[in-house]
This record gives sequence, C-alpha cells and structure tokens, in this order.
Amino acid sequence: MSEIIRVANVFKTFEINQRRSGTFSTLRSFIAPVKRTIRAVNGISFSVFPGELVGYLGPNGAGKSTTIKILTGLLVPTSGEVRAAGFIPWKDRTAYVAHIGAVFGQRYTLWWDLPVSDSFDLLRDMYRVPKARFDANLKEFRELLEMDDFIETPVRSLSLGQRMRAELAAALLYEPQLVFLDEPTIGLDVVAKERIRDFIHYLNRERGTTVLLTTHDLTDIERLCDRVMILDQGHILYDGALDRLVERFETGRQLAVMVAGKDPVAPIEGLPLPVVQDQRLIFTFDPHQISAPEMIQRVTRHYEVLDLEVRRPDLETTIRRIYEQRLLVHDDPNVNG
Ligand SMILES: Nc1ncnc2c1ncn2[C@@H]1O[C@H](COP(=O)(O)OP(=O)(O)OP(=O)(O)O)[C@@H](O)[C@H]1O
Repeated sequence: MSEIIRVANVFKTFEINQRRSGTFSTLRSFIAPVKRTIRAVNGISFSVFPGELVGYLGPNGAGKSTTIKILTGLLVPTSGEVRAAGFIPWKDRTAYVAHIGAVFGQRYTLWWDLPVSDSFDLLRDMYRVPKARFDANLKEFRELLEMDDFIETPVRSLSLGQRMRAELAAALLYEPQLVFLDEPTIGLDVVAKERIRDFIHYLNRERGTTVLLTTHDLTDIERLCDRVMILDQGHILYDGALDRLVERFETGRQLAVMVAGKDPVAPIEGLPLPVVQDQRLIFTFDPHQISAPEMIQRVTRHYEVLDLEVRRPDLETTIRRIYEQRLLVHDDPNVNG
C-alpha cells in the first residue's frame, strides 16, 4: 500500500532578531540586533499509511505545530520533500485543502458571527459537496457530536466544548481522507474530551480516515493511537508502537498485596522493604530487573496472601520520565520502532 503522507529530510528554520545584551561598547552593537536561527524542524522523515491514526508527541517547543503547519501547507519548509494525499501541500494549496481536514485547538476557523449551520452551508458550497452526501454526513455528525442544541447559535457564543465539536464537524463534512488534529481536546472538561475522542475513534475505525494527532493529553494517545512519533528539538526520536515504548521505559511497577495476620513486616532477601498503604504491602520493582511473576512467587512464599494486584505507572508518568531524563537520544540506533 502506498503512503498517504511522505516526509523526507525536512528542515524548517526561523531567523529571529534578538537584541544584543551586555556591553554598549560600540554604537553598532547597541543598534544592530543579532540574528538567531531557530531549527524548529531539524531533518525529519516519516511515512503514514492510509487508515493509520498516529500520535505526534513531544515537549513544548519540540516542533510539532511547525510540522503540522508544513503538512497543511501553511508553512513552506526550508528544505526537504513532502507529499500528502498526492499533493505538495504549499504548492497547490487550494486544491489540496479540499482533500484534508485540519482542526487547531487553539485557533478558530469557523465564521465568528454566523450560526454554526450557516458556516456548514458555506463549506458545502466552497468544497462543492453533493447535497445528498453532505446532508447524510451532517445528520450523522449532529447525532454523534450532539450538536442539535447549538447548531443555530453564532460561533462567537459557543462554549469551548461546543466550538470544538463544530470545528471537528466542519473539518469533516466534505469527507477528507486525511485529517490533522492539533490539540483537539485542549482546555476541555473530561466529558467533552471523551466525546471528542469517541468521534475521532469512529472516524478512523469506521470511516477509515487517516489521522495525525498532536496532543499533550496522554489519555488521548492511550485511547486512540497504536503508533506514536516522539519529537524533541526538531528530531524524531521514536517512531513505533506505543506498547513497545512503554515496555522499554516503564519502571516503578508495584505489587500490592493484602496478607493474613498482623505480624510485623519481615524483610524478604533481595527485595526492598515494602511500604504499608491502605492495609496493603506495596513492593516497588523494576520490571527490567525482576519479572512480575517472579515478584509474586517470592512474596507469596513469605506471606499468606489474601489478595494481590500488579500496578503499572500511567502513561503520563512514563512519558514525563522520557522527556525529563532525555531517555531517547537522537541518532540512537536502538530507539526507533
Ligand atoms: N514563526 C516563528 N518564528 C520564530 N520561531 C518560531 C516560529 N514558530 C515556531 N518557532 C519556534 O520553533 C520551535 C518549535 O515550535 P513549535 O510551535 O513547532 O513547537 P511545538 O512542539 O508545537 O510546541 P508546543 O507543544 O509548545 O505547542 C520553538 O522554539 C518556537 O519558538
């Protein structure tokens, strides 16, 4: 199957003017600002295949939005090649945008003063969507995104959650095969986030829409993505299965056991002393050093166990460790996929 997105060796640098700090020794150094180059995207390559839902992760300033802007044709890369849905995004943008959808959590694309339904009608005309297809999509999206209560409301009066649902519908009513979602759940409450996730899931699994999703909310990623790419300082540091990433970097697993009797906790050779929490003994262990079955065996040999549970750290804890401790390093041949 041929790829729907192909990014090859793409760089994007920004030149910014920065005031000189420090000495006023010469007039020139006082007046002329210094040019500084920011390498927002620093030689990235990847492919996405039709029907994939790929999470694009990375700490603040990693270069995610810059990549999405290049892929949607809003920015021209400094060098490198991009093809998406058969187009070079920034070259033939008018034709290209009819084949893609884009939702930016922090930017409005709908008409501010128009009721939501009028915005939808305008989009139907702009993209020349046949009426029957448009009406069928609208009917389905109204139901899935529960839009009936606000479809006649001007966009400026919508709540953030309502606006995001309207934005999603607007980006998808003309059935693009490829969709870019940049922080679609930002600022939403848990119920609204869940509704948006269900919709993205439906789009991808039921309609086969290809999705590239940028988010800082790791529940979005956990719920939706099998594949993730991690970007840092403009480099892709990991591109592969989410499970493999977690398996590789997860530490601090816990075995929580409820034991019979009230004897003081006796140390088990080779294991650190457990802490007592909610009437359970909590043993923290590194799954790369000792497996969960072995931990269970050792502990059950020592105690009469009434109940036990192995707890894994959540995805957020694992990803935070990866970012903070810089566990993924550019050019490490072992980290990709
Ligand atoms: N138009 C611009 N001019 C100058 N620098 C820019 C511009 N756009 C982005 N940058 C810089 O490029 C780098 C990457 O920014 P980008 O917005 O792509 O990161 P991001 O991963 O999306 O971050 P966040 O998670 O905070 O949104 C940052 O250092 C940013 O300051």
